[in-house]
Amino acid sequence: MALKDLWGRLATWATTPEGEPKPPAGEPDAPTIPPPPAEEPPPLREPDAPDQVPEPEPGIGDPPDAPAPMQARGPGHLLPPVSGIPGFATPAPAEVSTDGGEIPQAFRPTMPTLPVVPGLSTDSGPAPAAEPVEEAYEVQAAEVQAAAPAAPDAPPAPQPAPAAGHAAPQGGFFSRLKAGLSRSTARLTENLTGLFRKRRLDEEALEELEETLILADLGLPAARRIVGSFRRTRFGKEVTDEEVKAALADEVAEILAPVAQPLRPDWGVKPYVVLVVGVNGTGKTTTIAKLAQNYRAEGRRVMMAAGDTFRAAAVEQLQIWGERTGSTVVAPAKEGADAAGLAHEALQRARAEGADILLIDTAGRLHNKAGLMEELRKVVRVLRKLDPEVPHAVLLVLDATTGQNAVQQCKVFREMVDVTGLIVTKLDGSAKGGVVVALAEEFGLPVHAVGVGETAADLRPFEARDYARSLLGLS
Ligand SMILES: Nc1nc2c(ncn2[C@@H]2O[C@H](COP(=O)(O)OP(=O)(O)OP(=O)(O)O)[C@@H](O)[C@H]2O)c(=O)[nH]1
Repeated sequence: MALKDLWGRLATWATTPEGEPKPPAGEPDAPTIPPPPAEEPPPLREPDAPDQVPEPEPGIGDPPDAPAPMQARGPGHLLPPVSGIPGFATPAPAEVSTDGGEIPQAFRPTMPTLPVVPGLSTDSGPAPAAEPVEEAYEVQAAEVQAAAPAAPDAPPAPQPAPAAGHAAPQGGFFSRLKAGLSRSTARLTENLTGLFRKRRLDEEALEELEETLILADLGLPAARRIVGSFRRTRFGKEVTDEEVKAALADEVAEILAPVAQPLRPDWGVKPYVVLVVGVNGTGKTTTIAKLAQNYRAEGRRVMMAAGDTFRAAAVEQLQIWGERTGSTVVAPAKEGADAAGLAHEALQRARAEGADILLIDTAGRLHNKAGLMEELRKVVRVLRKLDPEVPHAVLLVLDATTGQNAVQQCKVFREMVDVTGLIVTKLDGSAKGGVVVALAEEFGLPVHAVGVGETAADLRPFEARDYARSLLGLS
């Protein structure tokens, strides 16, 4: 196994949330963004020159009548995900409390220098200094270090570009979803199988069913609703585990159906402005990159704003994604720059350059809830000085591996900003996929998409029935 792969796995193992075993072996070694079609319209701007006001490029602002294919960039474009780099590895879940005011953050190891990536400028300078240590951060770091094998500090080996053609993960989305949810499925169905081997559905069985659903992260309200429905329709009947699974899948699909609403930007609005929020490490930046890739593949002109100005690596990460997807990135001039000012500049540029969509990244890590709330509200306030209608969408990115904590995060972020929809990431390998049902039942917010991996193809519109059947291990 290549050193970098070993690294990626160690880092993932080290930061896997409590109760989550190692990810299954056999996952792709270097998942990649799928290969772009042969040609691509020029990027709106070079990503590394955000401060200059560009001359409008020919064709900018033209409606994308026919989808403009992505530019062939050679193997350098088919880069392994940034997450393969230690330091970008999946962080531990961030606990959010609604009462304490503090927003403890996910653990991130000291930022490494970025590896040499063929085909890209890698002049990223020295590794940024470690982020300031807060108490919660220290605790998490200590826990992770105790649990993990020693992680060397050496920068990762240069990553070879994957061979052309090695891009899209194998199998359809449904099979990837099903495979990704296999641990959630196991958690839910193992108990069911024990419970309902030809058994009368009495009060005791219903209680055990409720417990099983709660343990599978569906949350108390959804568990009660489902059990209530079972009581009404099947009480006293003999049922098998297969019947229970099928009936459960229907109940779950019924809860999920109203929230399964794909993100449908209004392309008549230019630019359609999307603010992306969430605790650090949930996958905001990666999700923005995936959205960018998908919209670019549709021929849209995409601009991204690197609003996580406190984390130099996040800005760098977005710049790399900008290169990969052929999208413009508006980056802060210096670390810690005012995020609202950056968002303002990005919206002005997006208008001037005829972008179809502006995706604004935000920091998830600030000293406390009040600080984060102030920053997010300021971003919105400043954007609205330019256009009272923006942002058109506020997406909250939640990490499924955090289970019920994602529900807490949703509560907290809804107090801060007007969240219009959710994206749930890292459903691959999480045993807590049931949390999507809890989110649907408790908030009724649209779930626009789910992420089951690190490639653009791994972010897909959320389908209620597919999800419910995958969760129950049914085809
Ligand atoms: N397995 C898996 N990993 C994902 C998914 N989405 C994101 N990730 C990984 O999660 C890690 C964190 O993602 P980021 O996009 O950096 O998270 P973030 O929320 O932007 O973090 P901050 O910039 O610190 O606020 C990266 O290693 C991503 O590759 C997913 O659906 N599945």
